[in-house]
Amino acid sequence: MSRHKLVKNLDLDDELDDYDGGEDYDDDGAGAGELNEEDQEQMRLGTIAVREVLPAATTQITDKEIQESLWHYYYDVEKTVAYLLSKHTPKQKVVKKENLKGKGGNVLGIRKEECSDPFSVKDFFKDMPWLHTPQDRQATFIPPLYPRGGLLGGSSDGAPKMSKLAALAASRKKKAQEQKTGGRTGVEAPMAKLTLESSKSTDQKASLSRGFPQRKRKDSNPHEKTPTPVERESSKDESQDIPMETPPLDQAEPSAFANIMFSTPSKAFPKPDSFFTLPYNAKPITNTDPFAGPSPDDVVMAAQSKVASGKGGKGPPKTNGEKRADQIANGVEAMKMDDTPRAKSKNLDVLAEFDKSKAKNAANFVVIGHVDAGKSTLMGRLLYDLRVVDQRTIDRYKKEAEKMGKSSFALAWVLDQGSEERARGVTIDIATNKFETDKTAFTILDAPGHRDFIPNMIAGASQADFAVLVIDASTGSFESGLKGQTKEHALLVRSMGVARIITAINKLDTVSWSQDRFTEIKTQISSFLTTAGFLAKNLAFIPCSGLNGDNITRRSTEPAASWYTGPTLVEELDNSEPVNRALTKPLRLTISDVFRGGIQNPLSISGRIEAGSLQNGDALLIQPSSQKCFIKGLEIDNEAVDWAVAGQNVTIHLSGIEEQYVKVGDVVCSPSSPIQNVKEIMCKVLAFEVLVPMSVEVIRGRLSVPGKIEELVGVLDKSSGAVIAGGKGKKKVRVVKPGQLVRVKVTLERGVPLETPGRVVLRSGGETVAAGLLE
Ligand SMILES: Nc1nc2c(ncn2[C@@H]2O[C@H](COP(=O)(O)OP(=O)(O)OP(=O)(O)O)[C@@H](O)[C@H]2O)c(=O)[nH]1
Repeated sequence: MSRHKLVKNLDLDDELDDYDGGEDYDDDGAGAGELNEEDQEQMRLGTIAVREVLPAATTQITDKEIQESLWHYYYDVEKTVAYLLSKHTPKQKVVKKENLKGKGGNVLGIRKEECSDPFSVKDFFKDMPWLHTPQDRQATFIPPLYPRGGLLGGSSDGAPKMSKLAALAASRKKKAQEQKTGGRTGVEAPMAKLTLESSKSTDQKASLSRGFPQRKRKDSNPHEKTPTPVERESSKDESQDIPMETPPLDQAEPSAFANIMFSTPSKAFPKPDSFFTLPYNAKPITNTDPFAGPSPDDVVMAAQSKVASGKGGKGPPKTNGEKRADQIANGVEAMKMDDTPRAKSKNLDVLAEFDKSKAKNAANFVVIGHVDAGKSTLMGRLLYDLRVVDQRTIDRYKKEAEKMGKSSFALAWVLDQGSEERARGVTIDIATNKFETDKTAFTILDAPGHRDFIPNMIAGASQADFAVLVIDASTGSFESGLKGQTKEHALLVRSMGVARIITAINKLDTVSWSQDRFTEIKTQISSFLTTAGFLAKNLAFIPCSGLNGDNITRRSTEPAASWYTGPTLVEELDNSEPVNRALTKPLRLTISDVFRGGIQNPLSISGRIEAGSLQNGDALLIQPSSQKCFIKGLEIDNEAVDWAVAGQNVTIHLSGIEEQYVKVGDVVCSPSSPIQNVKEIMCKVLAFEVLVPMSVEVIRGRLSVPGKIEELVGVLDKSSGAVIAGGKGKKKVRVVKPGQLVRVKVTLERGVPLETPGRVVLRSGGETVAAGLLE
């Protein structure tokens, strides 16, 4: 196989095994040691062809060098010769064009012995007509008599040609001005007359002379000294030499607009307020410098930044304008925090209350699997059989689904509520539903199976205690699902910390409840899951049919299914061990929804408390905006409560914060133990795809931020976690194979709230490339 075919049929795994970050051919003859027969033959013929073309004077070129060049240029004789000539030819010779193409000559058609520099642009274009204009026909450049210019693109250094009349007028005007201003010329004098505030500093005057008003920008250096009123006073004398006189007759008065813009008190020109008052302005316009203080934008920005930082560090002495901004900022802050009534805190001992409540074990599970495996139907059936959804609703869904020609989706509609989801027959976003058994209050997180919606699936998985993996047992579907999202989902949930997985081998009605099919699927899936890091004791397999309700809440009555005597899906769910709650850890809740515009509660959020507890009246901090707010009210399952603890899904009504500071994916914490915003993370991830330093999207629950894998710090042993490649003082890891465990350094485009032991997923180009733990 030729080298080119080799590239096409590259076996990535083998290549990666051999990869050492260096060159891909060895020292003795351009990889000759690795050449197959075809390549060897090409190399032999190429060497002969090159030798034929090379002139006799180039005997110093060795076969090895020729072969290296041939290898480099993929056996292109022309390029090889061109390269060798350029390398070995003395520079002073004349170049002559000759078509050597076809004979394996230089691509430029230049013969070796005459070539001074085969790639010299000068030589190459030497015989071109435009460089060979005879001396007698060559033009002489005569510069224009007057500088070009004028309205259409005149340069700043030359004035446009004036008519005689204009020149006369200009010279008269100049004379008159020189008399009045004691010799000032150009634009300075008229501008000086417009600058009636004579107390400007020299710099300010310079600025005004260019026609730009002085305005303090918000992003200017805060330590830059702003002229204080005292300084302005002291600079007054300096500018007193500017005459404040009636403008000469040939000069226009400054307009009212100019007066306002440049605050130009003119003796001859009345103050604007003396002749008009703007209807919307109760106070007439005064003639102070409109740019002396901060602009309204600056005031608002200053107020916001002050509120955002929540502190007023000591800086350079403040100008009056800045003090005014501060006052407004204080006002804004006071308004922000005080305008909404706060719920009174009952100062409860929440953990004691939780113990007293003897609340049922609460568990969230995510339903995963390839698209159309029957996830929504299965969960719809479960909710229907447990009477969480009533018969009327199901009948309505049936009718509506029939109208759309999708009658088989009626049960799936219990979860797929969106109109697009129903029209397309696919789940798009996580659907949350609840049901209870005697022991446990469950929350179902029905994840989309379609690969386009993996980020939503990740968001669901990040809140789950365990997973239900649904597999379509029908002929061909299991196999295609395995290549599709079945494995990807399973790997994702494992890397997100889910340790227990119940596999529902679904649609067994389509294969006549074949026990062999069940066993075949069970064997394959359990071997895959154990390699993915699930312990065998945390795996369970249920043969079922979501559509017919077999082995979901009741045992199957199908005679063909009598071989199965194990638990139903709900029984298996109930077997789950109570999940340990991080009750005593600092409060952490990732916002999964934001609700705006309620009359009583204009801003509410919901999410699962990952750690800690909270109660009405508590102060909260939202990251990354670093905004403080208060809990105005709490709800669990649409019922008002006084407190909530880790593991519970809660709705929080907020006060004292504007909605722009609260977004899905933000983290709610306590101001006393805040989560930090970080711009760089180190994480231990399992590679799903080939990893190199590359751009990635970092996802944690609903939080998503662009970033870059800066460094593949080291490859780790999967069982011991020991570094097996890379690391300090060792050769850098440049590429990581799928399936390898690797420590990576990732930089983020902006600061986001991430901390250990959080779990992250890295995606690139719509694919999940890695997932793992923050370190
Ligand atoms: N025969 C049979 N068909 C089923 C069964 N469960 C689901 N289906 C059908 O499979 C199709 C897909 O079902 P869904 O529940 O929408 O599948 P899904 O996995 O939720 O799909 P996504 O959420 O879009 O990934 C529908 O037509 C269902 O009626 C089953 O047990 N037996």
